[in-house]
Amino acid sequence: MSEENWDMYDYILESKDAVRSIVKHKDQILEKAVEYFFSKKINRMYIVGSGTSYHAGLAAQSVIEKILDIPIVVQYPMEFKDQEFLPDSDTLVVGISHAGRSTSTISALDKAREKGYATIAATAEKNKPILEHADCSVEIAIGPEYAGPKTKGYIGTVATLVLFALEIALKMNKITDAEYEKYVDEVLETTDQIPAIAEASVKWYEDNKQELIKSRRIIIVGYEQCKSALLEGTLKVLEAVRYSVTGYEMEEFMHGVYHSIDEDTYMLYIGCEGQYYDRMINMKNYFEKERGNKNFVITSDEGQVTNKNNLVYDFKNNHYFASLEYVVPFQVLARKLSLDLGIDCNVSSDPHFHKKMGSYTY
Ligand SMILES: O=P(O)(O)OC[C@H]1O[C@](O)(CO)[C@@H](O)[C@@H]1O
Repeated sequence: MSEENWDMYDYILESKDAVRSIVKHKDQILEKAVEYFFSKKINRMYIVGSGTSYHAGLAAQSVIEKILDIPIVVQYPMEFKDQEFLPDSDTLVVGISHAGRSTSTISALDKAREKGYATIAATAEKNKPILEHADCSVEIAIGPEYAGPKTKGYIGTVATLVLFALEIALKMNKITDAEYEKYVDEVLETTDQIPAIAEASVKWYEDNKQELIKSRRIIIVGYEQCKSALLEGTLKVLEAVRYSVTGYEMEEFMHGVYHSIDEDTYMLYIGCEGQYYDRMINMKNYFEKERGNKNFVITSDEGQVTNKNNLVYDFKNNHYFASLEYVVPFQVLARKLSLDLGIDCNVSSDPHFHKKMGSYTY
């Protein structure tokens, strides 16, 4: 796909091969960063990034914490930079910026250096300003992604972070070869599904298009391992359709947001397998009955298949990697709905915004 004829939907499909390629070339991609890690004493890790980059950090957080057995804090860059207390040493800060220009992430890395922390910049671009602000770098090796709303970049970043942790843990004997392989297989088993999920999502979208096109207010709820998918899905749909789309962790949603649900609200529920699924369905039933709004559940529960509003797919529901599959229907929705609304979400609403605001460093 050249710079002229790319499409965001194709990038969604390419995520599968991008992850496979990252796995294949992991030694080369991670060599410098792993070597750098072992040249330092690291007892905790911060992952900082804005937007999609932040969400990728969140998606990888629990599994990295489990693999490395050290605290992993995922923060917005400005939160990291401006916090009152930062521990003294033995800390690694990984700053993620796909475009390699976000002033927020660059500022956080500068603060990390000031504190004497180890710093790694992760970016999908070459020769970008962020590389000057960290001691080491790692490439998010996904190939070209010209679209503003990143999809392949999100998936590829999570895979890169997980592999980085796995390499380190293996070298430290925190995991066995078999455990290493098992984690890699689980990532691949999940991301190999992406093209099929995208196809099922297109069908779901087409079946519900006449309804969805009327939406002007969408709320997405999710929980547990899909918190990252819910935040990333919200950002994706919001930046593509350019009207009110918000996302909440389900329990937080129940503390106030529910007051605002009226018949014009479109609720999308991420019903991944887990301890809160029944509670979510219970809430959906409540809204259907009490508020008469539109409700759409994304789940692997066959019991939901009779309602055409729902997207029922045989999701893998991996405890650590479910975010990587449940985000896909939202990526597809973002592209398809914005097209039908006459918005080209590949074109920024203001190509000079970051320059005007100073939110990119040039
Ligand atoms: O990962 P980057 O390039 O730092 O960008 C951060 C975020 O900023 C945006 O470009 C929005 O301006 C998002 O699309 C992206 O997720």
